[in-house]
Amino acid sequence: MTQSAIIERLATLRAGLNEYNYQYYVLDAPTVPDAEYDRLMQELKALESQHPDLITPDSPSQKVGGEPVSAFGEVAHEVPMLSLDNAFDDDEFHAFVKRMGDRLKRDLQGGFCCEPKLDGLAVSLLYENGQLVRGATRGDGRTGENISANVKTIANVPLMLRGAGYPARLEVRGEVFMTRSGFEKLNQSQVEQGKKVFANPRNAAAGSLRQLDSRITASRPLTFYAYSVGLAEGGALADSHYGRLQQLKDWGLPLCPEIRLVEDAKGCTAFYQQILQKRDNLAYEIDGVVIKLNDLALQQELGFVARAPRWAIAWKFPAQEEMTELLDVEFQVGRTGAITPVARLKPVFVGGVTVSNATLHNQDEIQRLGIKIGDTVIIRRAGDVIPQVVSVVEAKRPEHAREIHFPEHCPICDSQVEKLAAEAVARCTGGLVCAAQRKEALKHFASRKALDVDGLGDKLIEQLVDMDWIHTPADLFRLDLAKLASLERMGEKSAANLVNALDKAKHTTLARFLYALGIREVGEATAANLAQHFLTLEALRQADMQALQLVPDVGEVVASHIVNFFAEPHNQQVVDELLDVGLSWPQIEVKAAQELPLDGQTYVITGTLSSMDRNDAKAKLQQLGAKVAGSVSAKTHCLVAGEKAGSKLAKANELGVRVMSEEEMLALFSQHNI
Ligand SMILES: NC(=O)c1ccc[n+]([C@@H]2O[C@H](COP(=O)([O-])OP(=O)(O)OC[C@H]3O[C@@H](n4cnc5c(N)ncnc54)[C@H](O)[C@@H]3O)[C@@H](O)[C@H]2O)c1
Ligand SMILES: [Zn+2]
Repeated sequence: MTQSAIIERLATLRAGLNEYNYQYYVLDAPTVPDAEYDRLMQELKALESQHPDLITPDSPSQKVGGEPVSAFGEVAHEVPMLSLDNAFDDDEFHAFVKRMGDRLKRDLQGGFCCEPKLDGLAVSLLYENGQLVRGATRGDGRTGENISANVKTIANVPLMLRGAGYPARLEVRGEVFMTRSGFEKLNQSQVEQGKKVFANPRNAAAGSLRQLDSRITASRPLTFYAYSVGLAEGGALADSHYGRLQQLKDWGLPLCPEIRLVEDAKGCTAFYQQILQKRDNLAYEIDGVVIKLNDLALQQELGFVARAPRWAIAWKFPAQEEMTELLDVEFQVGRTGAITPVARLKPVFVGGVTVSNATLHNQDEIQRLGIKIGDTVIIRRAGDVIPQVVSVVEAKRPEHAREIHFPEHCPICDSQVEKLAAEAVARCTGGLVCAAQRKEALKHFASRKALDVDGLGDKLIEQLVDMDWIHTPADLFRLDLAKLASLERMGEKSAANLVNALDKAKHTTLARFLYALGIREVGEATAANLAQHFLTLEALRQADMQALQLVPDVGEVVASHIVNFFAEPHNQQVVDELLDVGLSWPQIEVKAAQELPLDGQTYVITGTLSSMDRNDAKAKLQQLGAKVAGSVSAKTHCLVAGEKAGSKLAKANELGVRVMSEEEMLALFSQHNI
């Protein structure tokens, strides 16, 4: 590179990093993944180390954080709050250990304190005589923002220290972060309120803590873990980092429970591996581990470089977020017809694997992301979770970026795609004919509450579909005995049994038939109601939204599923074919006039009724279908006993006949509005 090319590259890197710092530290809304930032920073540092004469004091490589926002009020840090140097692999970690040994020219005694690198933001808490008097952000390391009112709302930040022996002035440093579950809940409620969602828990924590209205901070799920002492006056502290952390704990400050003291570099490596294993199961996000030389005298001897101590290092984990290009979007049809947009990506190494696909979930998600084909996108892959598209780097949108069009027809079977306003998912309506849904649709079709085909189990259905013998349910009834018998693990006898079972299953009921079709949200009970209401398949097929909603339990959503189903030509064809192959059912008899509640029961009335005379009571009981008799016998169902009831009551008791008071009888009448 020529000198002028180097100067130009340095300027570009610095301008880029400064912009990213501003987005990250001031706006709490980064637009590129940390991995991209780290790459640019490494490139800057490498160039600067080759050309030390070109280092400027305002280079991002020499600075900590971003400018504090003045609206909060300033806090001058008496002891600067610095950053940490990074190691990205084993070699870099061992180089760090060696550097310390070389500089000290002796053994590193006292061990290492190993801590998870919490992904939140650094906070300083000042305690005077045990009382929390001030909270501040790191800011640019020298000047932070005064966020006292906000830190006081964090549930696990003690307002008073416990116990005794703490220094009169004690500045505790630590990380404020948001748990994954807290983050998800917050984002969900942001979506519900139509507010912007946060890209990750780190931004959510920073955005929540740096609120001018502390009531908002109070409503956010923030947690604090202490990780060091900044300043201590008027009281002695332990002479090791780990020892001091234990003191903080005794005084009521929360520590990350994973912190360990280890003897040597090997112990650090083991810790790194162990935490990496645990990473996805921790309640909060971490982006590495921090290794600190434990002995404070050695720490002091080592001191600091421009922006970080020499005695600590952030040993970063492989990135879980990366940047790549969206090449195309394909639409996959699931087993239940749900249509999922899948991002085809320029392959990128993230979360330990090369990723070339990511889910886009649904149409709403595409809209929320504002994503276009050709965009540069941030991909996240954590643990075994399917890679997700987190956001779009809008600044990198090319001119040729294309809108994503959600298909109106199923890419597999060309049936209409249905999307209900109340649901995020779009679905193919071709249930019975859609190859993507065929196996599930057929399993449902043959199941016990549907056509109940004996011997046609899930395994066999899968086999038949895989052989490409069955395209629609009607094909089941066209299966030929010889062909079936030739199937693996089948044999003549079972083949014959299956053909018989299929034959038998042709004689069904309209309700079972409707249920078997697998229309969305038409369960057994709805199918029965539809059959009872429309009596014939023809009538149901003709029914419009309004007519359908007259059926008990059928609302607008179910009605539209039914209308869409029968409007689909593929489905019409399947239904016709099923009738052609001989599916039939007995005509439904119109149910006799409604049964009366006391049909077939014999009542007897005795004693004096206070609210009506006996004849009226008798008429009302008859109105409900009861027979009213004059004497109690074993056949009596119930005796209504008024005041001064005598022998009839005794007889009823003797025979174990149910006795009803006048009040109970009145309740029965009012229950039936008579
Ligand atoms: N995406 C972006 O645009 C963008 C912009 C700026 C910075 N960043 C990210 O931030 C990093 C630089 O930020 P930084 O200067 O805060 O450095 P850092 O995050 O690499 O390390 C220092 C910070 O680590 C935190 N930390 C967590 N656990 C700790 C522990 N146990 N002990 C001590 N500190 C602990 C503290 O907040 C401390 O300030 C970059 O490497 C990058 O990943 C990203
Ligand atoms: Zn389909």
